[in-house]
Amino acid sequence: MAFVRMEHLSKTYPNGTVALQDVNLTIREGEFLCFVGPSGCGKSTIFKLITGLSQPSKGDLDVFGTTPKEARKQSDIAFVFQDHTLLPWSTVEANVRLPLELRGVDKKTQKAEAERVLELVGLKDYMKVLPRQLSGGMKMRVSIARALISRPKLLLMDEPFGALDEITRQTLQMELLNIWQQNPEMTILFVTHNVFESVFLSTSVVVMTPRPGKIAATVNIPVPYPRDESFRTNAQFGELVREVSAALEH
Ligand SMILES: Nc1ncnc2c1ncn2[C@@H]1O[C@H](COP(=O)(O)OP(=O)(O)OP(=O)(O)O)[C@@H](O)[C@H]1O
Repeated sequence: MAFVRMEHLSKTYPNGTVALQDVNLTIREGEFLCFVGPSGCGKSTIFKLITGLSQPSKGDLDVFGTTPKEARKQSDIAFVFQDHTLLPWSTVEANVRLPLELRGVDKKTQKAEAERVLELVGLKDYMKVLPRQLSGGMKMRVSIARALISRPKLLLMDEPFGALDEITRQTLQMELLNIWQQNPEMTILFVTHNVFESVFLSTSVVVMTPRPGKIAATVNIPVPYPRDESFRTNAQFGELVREVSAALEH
């Protein structure tokens, strides 16, 4: 069954900007899809449509076989943005527990789940610390933990590592793949401007055209997981990066 299905999906904003035009895409459960494309090609608009925050102008969109609004009510969708959006006055633990607290989950479960996800991102020893005491990479790990606490079926990541230095970025890519391996049923949609990142992470790269955004190509990355650092330097990686880059140029 399609997990997310887009058919002839178009979005024109009220000011006349055509952000997406005739997008057709079927996403299956357990995929890790990366979207790459030039600035303004509609990548964030796709996320807004999937979460029901914006309505399509034309075409069909189903999420988990229902409407985006219904799917969001099931709280099976979580987000991670480039800006980690942590509450500065709350501890790491309180930030991570927030989605469960808002849902009225009991305190004992909140704590146990916070420990589980902070362990996953390697920050169990930082539960009582405030965000300002953390590095950029650590803040991003907290943000990922907060998204994972709801055990989402679908994780939407909008340029999550865009503001990090290259070494931290590569470390977090590896960590994200490890987390996904432990939750293989989770589907991840990941927006990035970085072709190398898209090839390293994904099962397929969706290449978008400049505005109005359309799908220029979908490049399958037929490399089994677990992937390790040696993948970044092998010949197949280079070929796949060239293929994605060539699709971006058209
Ligand atoms: N609410 C809005 N009203 C009018 N135009 C909008 C609105 N939101 C986005 N746009 C325009 O629609 C186009 C697509 O925007 P979107 O944010 O989806 O692109 P993007 O690919 O995510 O960009 P970036 O890579 O810079 O984050 C852009 O030209 C943008 O200016």
